Amino acid sequence: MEGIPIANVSHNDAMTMLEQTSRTFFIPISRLTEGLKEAVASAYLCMRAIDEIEDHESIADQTKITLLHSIRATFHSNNVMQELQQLLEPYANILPAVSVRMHEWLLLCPSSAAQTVYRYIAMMSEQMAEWVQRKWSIRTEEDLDGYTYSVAGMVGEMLSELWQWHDGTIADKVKAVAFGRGLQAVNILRNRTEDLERGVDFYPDGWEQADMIRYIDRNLQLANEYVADLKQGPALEFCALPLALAHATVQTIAGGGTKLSRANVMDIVSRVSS
Ligand SMILES: CC(C)=CCC/C(C)=C/CC/C(C)=C/COP(=O)(O)OP(=O)(O)O
Repeated sequence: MEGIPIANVSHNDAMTMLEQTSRTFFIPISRLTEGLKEAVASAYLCMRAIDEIEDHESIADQTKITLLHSIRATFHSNNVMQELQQLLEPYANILPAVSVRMHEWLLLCPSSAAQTVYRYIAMMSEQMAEWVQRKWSIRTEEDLDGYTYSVAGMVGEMLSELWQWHDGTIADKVKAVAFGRGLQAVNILRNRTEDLERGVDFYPDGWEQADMIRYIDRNLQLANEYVADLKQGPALEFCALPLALAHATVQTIAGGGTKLSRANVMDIVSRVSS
């Protein structure tokens, strides 16, 4: 495995940012083996960076679209980091640090994984721009599948490529997409009230909570199969926690709750880690 190509201070900064931005993925990413950890952390932070643009409360839609298209374009330039830095610097006062510092997170990625990671970040930027353009209009289950693919399903595909890059682990990419879709749909279920308050409705026409739970169950069933098929190793260890948290969140909401309690989360973390 090649060495980590950056100074430790940047590595620490990235892991601190990861801890601040992700409740679910900080622990599984931190526990990955060297090389794979940097590739996944780099991808996670960059995807979070563009997600903050897509979701931003006060940036105009047209600006988001231009920015997301420009981010995609930087990945086809000769100097991605410099172009990204120059593109995002003017937004230093309006975007969160995880977005403004996106070029730094790219530096974390081992060079032999960069092609995969860059390809998916560029693709996600492009597809997020399209969803802003469409004003997140989701009328049918096919639309929902399209949206959950753009923001999470493709992460499953990317991770599957990274498992293979790291140690030859072969994983089912169709099930990986379902895994990502299931996780995103759990977020849609959990954030329903806030989403409606901010005027966004991810439910297809005519869907009730029960329909969304059925959609989640179908996708998480495939996620269970994805995990069951994995050999022992970092990929399997990574997947266990998000999958257990997703199942527990759906159970809680289906039972009338709103989200997992801190005690529930701690219990699941310790059960999955032992
Ligand atoms: C094969 C495989 C592992 C597939 C899964 C792919 C994957 C990790 C998709 C990310 C989905 C997602 C909803 C992230 C944000 O979650 P969050 O808002 O719950 O988490 P946060 O704590 O990071 O904000």
